[in-house]
Amino acid sequence: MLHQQTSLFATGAPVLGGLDRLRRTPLAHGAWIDVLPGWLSGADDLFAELAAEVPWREERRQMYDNVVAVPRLLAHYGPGEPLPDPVLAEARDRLGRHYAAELGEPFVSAGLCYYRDGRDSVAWHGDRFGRGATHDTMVAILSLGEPRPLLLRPRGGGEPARKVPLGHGDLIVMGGSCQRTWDHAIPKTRASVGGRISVQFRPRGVA
Ligand SMILES: O=C(O)CCC(=O)C(=O)O
Ligand SMILES: [Fe+2]
Repeated sequence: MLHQQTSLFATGAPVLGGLDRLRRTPLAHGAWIDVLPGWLSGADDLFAELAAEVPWREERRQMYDNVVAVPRLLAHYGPGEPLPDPVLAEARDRLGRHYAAELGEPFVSAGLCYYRDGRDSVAWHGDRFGRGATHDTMVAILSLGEPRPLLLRPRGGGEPARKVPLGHGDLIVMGGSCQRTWDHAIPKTRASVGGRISVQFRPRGVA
């Protein structure tokens, strides 16, 4: 057994830890976040594999008269679509089991975002294209690669933004009313940072 584990680590197989160390922080208006640093370890090869092999595409958005490229690369895996690495399916399923009672449904989709350097970012938004606009739900994010902070602020103002540092292998789950009463963002940075890949697991109809 010990020998097997040693060789697993030697080949760089990623390993998910338990979810019992998740810590919840209640936010205003019925929102909360659960955070677990270092959920996935041994993920260096996984990061390299995802960066190289996922069919990344540029996000383009209509802004007034122009179509502009949103500065990050995306890939989306809908319900039933195989994920690019088995450990991501394991992560999704473990999260589903952990939150089964509270969420009442499984996580079924995975959105991947690749922030190539500090110029890539996502502006303030909530995941409100789907049911998150009207219902309490959860969005779970596994962060890989270079550390970048996730900022959160209440939509109605009245509170300073919160800054959650997300490093290699860290997990954050946004829950309760977070998508409709709070916004989140990954800000640009002038610091010279390498790539970061965010994997977001969502239930059916949340986008
Ligand atoms: O990069 C992240 O972890 C956040 C991504 C995000 O908020 C989104 O794609 O909706
Ligand atoms: Fe989001």
